[in-house]
Amino acid sequence: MVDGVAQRPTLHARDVSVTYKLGMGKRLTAVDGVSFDVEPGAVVGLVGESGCGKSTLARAICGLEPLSGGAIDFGGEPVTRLGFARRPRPLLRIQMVFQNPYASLNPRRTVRAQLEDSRRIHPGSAPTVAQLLDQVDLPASAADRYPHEFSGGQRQRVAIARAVATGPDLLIGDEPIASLDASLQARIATLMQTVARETGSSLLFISHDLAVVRLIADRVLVMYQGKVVESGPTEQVWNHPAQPYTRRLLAAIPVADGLGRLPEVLPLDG
Ligand SMILES: Nc1ncnc2c1ncn2[C@@H]1O[C@H](COP(=O)(O)OP(=O)(O)OP(=O)(O)O)[C@@H](O)[C@H]1O
Repeated sequence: MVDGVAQRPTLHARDVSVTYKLGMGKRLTAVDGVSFDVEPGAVVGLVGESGCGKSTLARAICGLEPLSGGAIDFGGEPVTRLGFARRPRPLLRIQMVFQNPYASLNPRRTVRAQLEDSRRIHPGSAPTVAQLLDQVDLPASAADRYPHEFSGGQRQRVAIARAVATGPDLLIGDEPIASLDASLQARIATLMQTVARETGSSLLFISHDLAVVRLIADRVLVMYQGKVVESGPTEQVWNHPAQPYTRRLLAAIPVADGLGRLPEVLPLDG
C-alpha cells in the first residue's frame, strides 16, 4: 500500500435510494435504502444479478443520478448531480471504468492524447504516459495507436490507465470484465486490484460474478432487487452465505473440477 492512504477520503452511502419515473405515473425504485462505506485503500465487491441496481448505484456515487432518498458523501463532500464534466474537484477523485471500453474511449484520438487529457486532472505529479501504459502491462508503443487497433482486453487496459492517470482516490469498475472472454476476466479484475493497491486508491468492483470478485475483494456487498441483502468479508460470504439469494448466486457458479468453484477465471498470466 502506498503512503498517505489513511488520509484519503472514505465513501459513505447512507440509506441511498434512486427512483426512476417510468411514465403513466409509474415509478421504479432501482436502489432501495442502501448503506455502506468504502474506506481508503479498500477493495469492495458489489455483486448481484442483472437489473438489481448495481449500475444505478455506481452512477449515483459519481453524482450522475439524483437520489430520491439518503445521502452519499466522499470525504465529507456531498455527491450531487452535476454531470461528469462539471463535477466539483472532490468528485473528480472518483473515476469509473465501464463495461464497454470501446464506447467509453474516444475512437478519433490516440491513446496518448486521451491519457494526456486525464493526466491534467491529476492533483500532484501524474505518472508519464509510458509509466501509465507499463502499469497496465501495455508497451509504450501503444500510446500512438487508436482504440480500434486494440483487442477488447487491451482496450480495457487503456481505460484503466486513463482512469488512473487522474490520480483517483476511488476507482469504480462497473462490470469492467463483463464484455471480455472468460479467460481474460480474472486478469483484468486482478489488474484493477493491483493498480488500485499500487496507487493507494480504493476500488469498488461491480460484477455479477462472485467467483471473480472473490479473487480481488476484501469485502463484498450482495445486492438483490435494489437492496444490499448481505455484506461481509469476502471469504465469509463465500464460505458461509447467510442469505438464500447469496446461496443461489453461489450455486449458479459452475464447479470446474471438484477442487473448487472457479472455472475459467483462474489463469492470471499473459
Ligand atoms: N434510466 C432509466 N430509466 C428507467 N429505468 C431504469 C433506468 N436505468 C435503469 N433502470 C432500471 O433500473 C433497474 C436497475 O438497473 P441497473 O442498470 O442499475 O441494474 P444492474 O444491476 O446494473 O444491471 P446490469 O448488470 O444488467 O447492468 C432495472 O430494472 C433497470 O431496468
